[in-house]
Amino acid sequence: MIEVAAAIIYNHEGRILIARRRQGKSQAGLWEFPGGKLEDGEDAPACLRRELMEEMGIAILPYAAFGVNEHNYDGFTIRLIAWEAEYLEGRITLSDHDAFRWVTAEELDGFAFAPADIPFVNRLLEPLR
Ligand SMILES: Nc1nc2c([nH]c(=O)n2[C@H]2C[C@H](O)[C@@H](COP(=O)(O)OP(=O)(O)OP(=O)(O)O)O2)c(=O)[nH]1
Repeated sequence: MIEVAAAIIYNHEGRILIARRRQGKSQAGLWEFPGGKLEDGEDAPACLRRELMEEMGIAILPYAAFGVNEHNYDGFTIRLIAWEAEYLEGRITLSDHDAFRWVTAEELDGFAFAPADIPFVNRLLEPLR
């Protein structure tokens, strides 16, 4: 089982950061909540602070566990651990992604997400339905 942390990051306007996985990565072309694989001894918040600095050059503050979803991809299973986080500072520069957007919760509906993220997207959309 691969443990992956994903951050639902809110900016000061309440918009959420989503990013599209670039060609050459697994799930290429699909949108996700940025994050990555947990390293030894790391918890999800520590992993997310590290990954967001490495992958995008921004500082975030994870503040609340959002949920866990286990998803079986072809040949392997990931345990995706989502946390809500606050955007603190930094200008986004992409390395693992080829696009990013700050979207309202309503707008999440219009993006093709990695399958493991879909339960989280649905939970974010639920209060709006
Ligand atoms: N970071 C992140 N990864 C996700 C999400 N949803 C989802 O299915 N994944 C998958 C894609 C990858 O298989 C794995 C995370 O890998 P990663 O982002 O650390 O990328 P990596 O370079 O280490 O791995 P890879 O692309 O070579 O597989 O979890 C998500 O919301 N955020």
